[in-house]
Amino acid sequence: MAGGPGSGKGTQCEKIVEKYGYTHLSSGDLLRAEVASGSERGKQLQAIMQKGELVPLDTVLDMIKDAMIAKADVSKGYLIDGYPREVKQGEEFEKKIGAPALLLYIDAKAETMVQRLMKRGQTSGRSDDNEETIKKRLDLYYKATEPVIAYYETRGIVRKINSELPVDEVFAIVVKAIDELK
Ligand SMILES: Nc1nc2c(ncn2[C@@H]2O[C@H](COP(=O)(O)OP(=O)(O)OP(=O)(O)O)[C@@H](O)[C@H]2O)c(=O)[nH]1
Ligand SMILES: Nc1ccn([C@H]2C[C@H](O)[C@@H](COP(=O)(O)OP(=O)(O)O)O2)c(=O)n1
Ligand SMILES: [Mg+2]
Repeated sequence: MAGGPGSGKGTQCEKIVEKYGYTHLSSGDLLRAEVASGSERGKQLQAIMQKGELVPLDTVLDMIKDAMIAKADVSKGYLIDGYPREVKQGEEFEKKIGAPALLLYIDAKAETMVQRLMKRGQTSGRSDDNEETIKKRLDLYYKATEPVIAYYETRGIVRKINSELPVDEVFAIVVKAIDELK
């Protein structure tokens, strides 16, 4: 699943897991867990994320891979949230893990995303939910992540979902896209 910061990826993933029982892996959450552990690597990651930049590709991919392996015997399928963030991340994923079946592209206007993140920032405790970092995350999203969508569009696996709508209406469209796969 791809989409800009604050587009509603986490919100939709939670609902997908509830309905379909897939294993949800959020690359952002995995990185935040490493930061919370207080490890040396976590400290380096924290500095990068605070600046709104992308952490090195191998770091994220290794974390996703380890998390996938840990769940391999019980998983009904994987839902990966917030990855790939740049075309190179997608290419490496395919080399080391495999090709995705579907890319859900959660799309909202920049203005909407900023508004949601500023609101979330009042309670999230996320150090990157502040005006300055949000702006950088958005810029990077348009520069690095939007090309990822074009890359997968050529394979016909992209489903673009308008997330300006209320959560349940967005979810109804998500369900349709997933059920078409079956
Ligand atoms: N109105 C409306 N609000 C939403 C919707 N989806 C999410 N939100 C709100 O927008 C904020 C961001 O949603 P998240 O699901 O955390 O977004 P995300 O894409 O995971 O964001 P990052 O983790 O920053 O990439 C939350 O406070 C949600 O309550 C939606 O479909 N409609
Ligand atoms: N594949 C990834 C995922 C997240 N990151 C970093 C950079 C992101 O701003 C932070 C937080 O990721 P998360 O997906 O939770 O949030 P944003 O979409 O950036 O709002 O982690 C990364 O470098 N590479
Ligand atoms: Mg999220």
